Amino acid sequence: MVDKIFEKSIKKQFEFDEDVASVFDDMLNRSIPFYKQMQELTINFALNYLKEADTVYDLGCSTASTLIELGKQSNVDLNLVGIDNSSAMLSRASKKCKAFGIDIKLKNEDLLDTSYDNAKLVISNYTLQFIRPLQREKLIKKIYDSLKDDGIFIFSEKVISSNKVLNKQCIDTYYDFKKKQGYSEFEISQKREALENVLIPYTDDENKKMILDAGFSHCEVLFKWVNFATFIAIK
Ligand SMILES: C[S@@+](CC[C@H](N)C(=O)[O-])C[C@H]1O[C@@H](n2cnc3c(N)ncnc32)[C@H](O)[C@@H]1O
Ligand SMILES: O=C(O)C(=O)C[C@]1(C(=O)O)C=C[C@@H](O)C=C1
Repeated sequence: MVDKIFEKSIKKQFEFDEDVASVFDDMLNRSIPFYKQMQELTINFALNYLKEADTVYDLGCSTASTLIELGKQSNVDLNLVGIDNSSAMLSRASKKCKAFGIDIKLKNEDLLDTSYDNAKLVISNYTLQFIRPLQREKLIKKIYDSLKDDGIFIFSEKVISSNKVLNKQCIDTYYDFKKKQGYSEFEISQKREALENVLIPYTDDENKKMILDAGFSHCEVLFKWVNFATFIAIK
């Protein structure tokens, strides 16, 4: 279904409710530049590290499109676990898993409360940005602890620049991208307001620092388009 959520006047903050879930795949494809390519990279790099029976978590799995694609492309059997606290997203995820015949354990839990362990790989694309900063640092530590000694963490985030002029240019470039995807100025400004204080982006350096502070030995950017970046971290 086509994302028309912000065509009408919206008074509430952005949330992953039934309305958003019903158009979510279209929303992501039109709101995150190179979303499909970023997902492909996530999977390609994931496959470099995965062996038979490894456990993979997708934190904030939404409709499970990344885990389904990973399951389709893997030549070995994996223990795939998707965690999200939106029932609306998970009910779609569950239907998609059945339709594609991919076995994924879907857990309706808050990332901050649930525990994960023995993970070879943790993926979290465009989800950490929705976790409050203090909690975010704790969550990264928890992810670090949940990974095996040679574990990998791949995550993507909307990012900001610490240079104010460049930051404004990045935001303007992003809004031009959204207009080309068919969103009106009204929709763009409504969504910006709804996301205020809900989506809290860090700079590339802040993301890397948070990762290294948690104990990871290495972190770098795998892919970046203006204000959207994919990182890989090695335990
Ligand atoms: C932008 S979406 C993620 C997109 C998805 N990773 C993908 O690539 O298709 C963010 C997801 O994180 C989930 N989420 C946000 N905060 C959460 C929390 N505290 N616990 C569990 N899930 C959370 C939302 O319900 C939403 O489905
Ligand atoms: O539309 C925007 O302004 C966005 O920031 C895109 C974004 C994201 O980066 O997560 C915001 C909310 C939705 O989850 C989908 C995409």
